[in-house]
Amino acid sequence: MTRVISVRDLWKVFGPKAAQVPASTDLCALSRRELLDRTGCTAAVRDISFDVAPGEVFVVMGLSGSGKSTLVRCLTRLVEPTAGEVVFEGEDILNADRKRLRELRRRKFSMVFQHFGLLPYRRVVDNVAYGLEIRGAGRAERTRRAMEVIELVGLDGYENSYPDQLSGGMQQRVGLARALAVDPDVLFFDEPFSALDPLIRRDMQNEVIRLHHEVGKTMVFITHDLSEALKLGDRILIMRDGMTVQCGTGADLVGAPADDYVRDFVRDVPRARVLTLRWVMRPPRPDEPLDGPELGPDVVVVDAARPVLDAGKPVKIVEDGQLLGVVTGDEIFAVLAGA
Ligand SMILES: Nc1ncnc2c1ncn2[C@@H]1O[C@H](COP(=O)(O)OP(=O)(O)OP(=O)(O)O)[C@@H](O)[C@H]1O
Repeated sequence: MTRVISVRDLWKVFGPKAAQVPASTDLCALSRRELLDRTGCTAAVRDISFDVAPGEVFVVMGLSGSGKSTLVRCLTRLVEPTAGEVVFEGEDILNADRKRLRELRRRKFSMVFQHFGLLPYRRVVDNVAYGLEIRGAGRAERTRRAMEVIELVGLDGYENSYPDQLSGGMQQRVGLARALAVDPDVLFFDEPFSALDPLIRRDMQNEVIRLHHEVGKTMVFITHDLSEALKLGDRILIMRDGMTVQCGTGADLVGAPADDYVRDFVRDVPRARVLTLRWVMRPPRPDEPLDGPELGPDVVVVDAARPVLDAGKPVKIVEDGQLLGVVTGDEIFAVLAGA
């Protein structure tokens, strides 16, 4: 798999003599609570590994305190990792010196935070152009590019407003535009929409999906909200107590939860909207006709319901010319009925 980001055995420990924790098998074996009691250290990120593919939306999900922000901040070294490896486009960024790190942050990474971090005394256009200004772009070039992304996020007409004249959702659009203006390789989002009203939040989620289709950027997105994770994420990493509980697609999490913690998380998910035919197909029976229509294994069950029910015979699930299994109305109904 090609990767934009590769994380290996990453640790972040806060506290005295933090470095001794990942190095000691005894200390590694302790729970977070025991470790805190014995050493005064908090292991916010414990031995995490994953890869992010180009153009992927990779979501990090977990309850408050599970280590999401710390993990994602380690990726850009806003938080200094205690041990492990973070490789960005082939470069181990834990070895980057200050100058290189500054360059990476200016040119390759952008962050969108929950608290928009806008400069109150600057107009929208100047907030959006801020990253370009830091890079040394001339005024005409910055304004041209800022106007381009202001239009992209649907804020045209507001370029001369000040942040406090805008609603929360609009301010977050400015945050998005500012992040996009520098044309980064990766966009990091740290719970960007959790302070917004539910309806505005839904708009903003759709906005991210639309922007992702338009600009195709790699995105790493933190949330504690499963429905947001399922809506946006190509893959989701679920954290608990600093560790990975499971990492996979929404269908993986719903179809085969790794443990009771994940099972509990996904309990109320509308399965038919998340599960794909890969999860519901079965081997054909010897007497079944195999001249029915074909569907791919990654079609979501709700989208497959109509064609499968209309077919009146088993639908073949085919990938790369190979028959993987069949699906009939029975399998579809079982999922729709919440089985
Ligand atoms: N600078 C720090 N010093 C000491 N402990 C810290 C520091 N930053 C975070 N922690 C601890 O690390 C753990 C993980 O925190 P983190 O903020 O990464 O979790 P989170 O999942 O992002 O939570 P939230 O959703 O509430 O932001 C928590 O126990 C937190 O108290």
